Amino acid sequence: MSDTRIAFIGAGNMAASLIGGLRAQGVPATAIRASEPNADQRARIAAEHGIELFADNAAAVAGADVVVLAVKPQVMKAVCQDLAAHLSPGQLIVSIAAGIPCASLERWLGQRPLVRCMPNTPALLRQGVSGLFANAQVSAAQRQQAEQLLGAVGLALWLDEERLIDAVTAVSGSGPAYFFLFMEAMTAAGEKLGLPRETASRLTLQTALGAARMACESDVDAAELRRRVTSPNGTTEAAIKTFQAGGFEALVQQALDAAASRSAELAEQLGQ
Ligand SMILES: NC(=O)C1=CN([C@@H]2O[C@H](COP(=O)(O)OP(=O)(O)OC[C@H]3O[C@@H](n4cnc5c(N)ncnc54)[C@H](OP(=O)(O)O)[C@@H]3O)[C@@H](O)[C@H]2O)C=CC1
Ligand SMILES: O=C(O)[C@@H]1CCC=N1
Repeated sequence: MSDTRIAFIGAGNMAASLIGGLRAQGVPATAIRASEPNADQRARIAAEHGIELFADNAAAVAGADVVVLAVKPQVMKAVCQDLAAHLSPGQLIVSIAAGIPCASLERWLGQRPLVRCMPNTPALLRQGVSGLFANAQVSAAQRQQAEQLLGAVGLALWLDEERLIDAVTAVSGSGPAYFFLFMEAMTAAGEKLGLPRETASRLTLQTALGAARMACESDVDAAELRRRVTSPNGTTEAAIKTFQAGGFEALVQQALDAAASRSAELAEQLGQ
């Protein structure tokens, strides 16, 4: 990975997480560059990660092996159409945009090796997870390059069907926000029960970390771990019954359906 030259187009939240994760994994600053229209953001990313930033997308991609498209879906068409003439045939294009299908990217950029993927922000701590889909132009070596790029910042899982990216977006792309929302709600509830805010927050965050680690590291599944906390007629049972009476599982399904539908809708709205 350290000799692969990577150019990010757009240096916002998700690109910063990926760049931070790559740097933490030992990828040299000289192997990463990025373009970004906002001068303050350019200065911030340069100071944080030591990489070179450009105001001009064409300057950023010159000489790169992998070009990561990390702009909002709403500007992707214009960015691609401007960039197409500045790309070389051997470059691997990796798009992280929600909703934008390979067919649209191919229309805007021309036929090229293209990986569409959906990472998530814990990439910053090298604890991310991504779903990846490759078009037919991607060589075995480029597949490996993409896997190394996303694998450097977490788990990288290949998908056989592009349509599954909508589901990945709903589960893990947006997923960190669901857990943050739950943490916010638990902290607020703890405070209402009389705990100082700082104590409620620390109890919540350490519990989230401990539970996530147990779920990842244990040889039994989450349902069994939950049963082990839930004493018959005890306090956990009282809470879980309250969640379920409020339709918790159905609500989670509805929320993820909404995220997946929004991903498909973005393709309809912005993919032409
Ligand atoms: N945030 C997340 O958790 C995840 C995001 N994604 C995807 O990543 C992409 C980026 O999202 P996110 O990082 O959240 O968004 P941000 O808005 O934080 O980042 C996008 C960056 O692109 C810059 N930009 C705007 N126009 C251009 C241009 N013409 N050329 C180059 N850069 C430009 C923006 O600058 P300015 O602010 O000045 O407009 C901004 O800094 C999206 O497509 C999103 O779907 C995927 C997975 C997770
Ligand atoms: O909310 C979004 O649209 C992006 C994609 C996944 C996470 N953030």
